[in-house]
Amino acid sequence: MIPQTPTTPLPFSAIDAEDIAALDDSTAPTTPDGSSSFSPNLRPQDDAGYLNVSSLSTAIAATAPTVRNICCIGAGFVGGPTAAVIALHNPHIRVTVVDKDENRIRRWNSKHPPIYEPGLHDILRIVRDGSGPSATNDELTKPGGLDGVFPREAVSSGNYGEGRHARVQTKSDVARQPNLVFTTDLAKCVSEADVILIAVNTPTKTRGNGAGSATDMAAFEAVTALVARHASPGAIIVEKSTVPCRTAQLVQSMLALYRPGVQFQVLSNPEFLAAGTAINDLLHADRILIGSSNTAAGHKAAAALASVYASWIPPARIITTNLFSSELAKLVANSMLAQRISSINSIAAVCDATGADVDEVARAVGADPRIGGKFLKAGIGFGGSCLKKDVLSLVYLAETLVLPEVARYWLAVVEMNEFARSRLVSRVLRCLNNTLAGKKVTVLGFAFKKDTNDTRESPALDIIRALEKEGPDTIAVYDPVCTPTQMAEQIGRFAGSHVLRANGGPVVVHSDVYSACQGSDAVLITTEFDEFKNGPVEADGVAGGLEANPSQISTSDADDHLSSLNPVPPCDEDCPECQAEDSSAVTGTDGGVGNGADGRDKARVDWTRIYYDMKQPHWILDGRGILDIARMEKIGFRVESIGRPSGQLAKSSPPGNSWC
Ligand SMILES: NC(=O)c1ccc[n+]([C@@H]2O[C@H](COP(=O)([O-])OP(=O)(O)OC[C@H]3O[C@@H](n4cnc5c(N)ncnc54)[C@H](O)[C@@H]3O)[C@@H](O)[C@H]2O)c1
Ligand SMILES: O=c1ccn([C@@H]2O[C@H](COP(=O)(O)OP(=O)(O)O[C@H]3O[C@H](CO)[C@@H](O)[C@H](O)[C@H]3O)[C@@H](O)[C@H]2O)c(=O)[nH]1
Repeated sequence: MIPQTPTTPLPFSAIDAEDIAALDDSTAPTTPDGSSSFSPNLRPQDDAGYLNVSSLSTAIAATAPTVRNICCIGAGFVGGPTAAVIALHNPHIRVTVVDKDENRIRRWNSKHPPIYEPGLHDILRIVRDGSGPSATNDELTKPGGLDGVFPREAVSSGNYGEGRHARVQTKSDVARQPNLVFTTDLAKCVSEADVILIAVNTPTKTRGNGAGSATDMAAFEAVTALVARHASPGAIIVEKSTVPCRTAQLVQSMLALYRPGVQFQVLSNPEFLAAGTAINDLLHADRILIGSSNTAAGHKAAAALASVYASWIPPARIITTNLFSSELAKLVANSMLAQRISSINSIAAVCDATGADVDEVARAVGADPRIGGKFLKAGIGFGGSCLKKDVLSLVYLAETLVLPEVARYWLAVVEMNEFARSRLVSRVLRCLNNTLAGKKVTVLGFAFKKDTNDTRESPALDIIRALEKEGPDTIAVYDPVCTPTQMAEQIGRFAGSHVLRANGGPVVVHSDVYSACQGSDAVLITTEFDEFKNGPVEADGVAGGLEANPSQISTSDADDHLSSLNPVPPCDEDCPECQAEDSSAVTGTDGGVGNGADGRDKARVDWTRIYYDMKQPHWILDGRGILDIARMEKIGFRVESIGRPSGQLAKSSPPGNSWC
């Protein structure tokens, strides 16, 4: 896929030094020698006058009291969890999350939050609903209770120390007031805020100039205009969304247009959380990146924002840079993560053709500390709303800067990812004699990665689409977190509603893994959920290089455990989520409402049971490399796994006869 060559440059790329000089210097970038020019190089934080750790601490001490009210625009995967954790650690700050989507806001205000993240439910309960004074802290500090991080005393005071190392078991006599609010009233929320976080979606453009690679700034621009209209003078406006390098200039220009003469500060504070580990990533962030203008006012604004994070993040982990370095660093971070995955997937293809084992290669290569072992798990490639779009944004940036070699280099990362996805379907066809007619294929895993219900750019969707074209009798889909309703809606939207069984198509979504696999000719693993593994339990999340999820926060019976919390607001009688829970008849499903609860049962599937209910010769295609192949073969399965040579087809084919 080659993105369209832009006919006009990025809005922010053609601005020359004169334009920059004309800008309010609160957003003009400054090079180390102090001259203004386009210089998106990430510099050491204490170089060129940026805040070093000790001056940051001093600045924080001087400015911290000023932040009393934060408005976060965008109640999505980033806005909701980020606001919840900020509120948790800053009980003195009122945090309001605003979104134009009334349905999302209604759900955030109910017992059915619109996103699933381990640990989110309990934090939400504390900050949104508040707690009474009387309960002991035992349940909060027991292993599995809110990650063992929060003593009751801390929950009341907001003083959590430095994460998991600061634990005191106490009994509290102080009530915790709610300080997180969800609303659709943007004007009010913005006008009352000292700090405004913009966390709206910035997807890839789908049409017009730059379609397929440029960032679609429509939502960000619309929100910026509203912020410019309603923000109080002196407010700090923060780019939380991932945006193209030099977006801060756009923000500043809009502020100048709508509110001439009024002083605002613009900061870049990109988010690095990953889906499925969002709460852990926020609680134990390895870095907080804050880009500001290199002026006294810019530094003061950066220190004010840093003070919010310093409630739980050690100052040494707060990195300050210029605005454009911060914006660019986010794109580069995601591009380099994607690059690692594509690199190892290219090697998986070589392994298939040679008989080498990609996990062994990854382990050997990753043992070099200069390379490291993370993000080297081969499989069907990266999904999700971020990696692909951010690589493409970098590609577009390079094109607009007339750097075609750079653009081609990064584009290859996305092309390799598409190759990785397509290989699994080719392998299914090889196993099933190149025809799916009259057959049932089961897809295990619909989310783009484990422990999330986020399905954006999910490899499973592409695979379902490709399988459907082969005319199978049935494509059964199961996910431990996504509900059947959600899966049917997504599949209908992206593959066409005709593919659903209710409309005569082959796709049936299941809430039960065993019914999904019953009578199947081939079972495909498309998401790396621990539930699907069969190796030693202690290896979950570590074997093969995928990151462990240390935020395995068991929240079963959370309301009982967190017994002093105020009650959850009751749902309206016509609450659609309550109705869905009560109903077992969901169009296009086998019934049930899925598994999306925070306290889900993470028991592993019983592969022996699946074996006896499947059709011979019991094909399993492991697209995520999570199965212990020898154990599966002992049960009797025939296993194929990308880049791992123990599969049946490999045994019967000479090296060099690659799968696809
Ligand atoms: N999802 C992640 O894991 C992740 C991680 C780091 C950074 N990011 C970046 O953060 C940003 C947000 O991502 P997300 O996944 O939370 O997106 P999302 O789609 O889940 O949420 C965005 C929200 O913004 C709202 N919105 C859009 N226009 C609005 C308007 N005019 N007024 C009010 N609300 C509006 C939408 O209704 C939606 O609820 C993106 O730039 C993304 O690249 C995402
Ligand atoms: O070794 C690996 C690691 C991941 N994946 C896949 O890659 C995708 C992305 O995984 P991950 O990066 O963990 O999740 P995201 O939520 O997309 O998080 C990325 O994108 C976010 C949004 O910008 C950033 O904030 C995070 O730092 C960055 O990791 C998923 O489909 C994974 O299954 C692999 O195939 N192999």
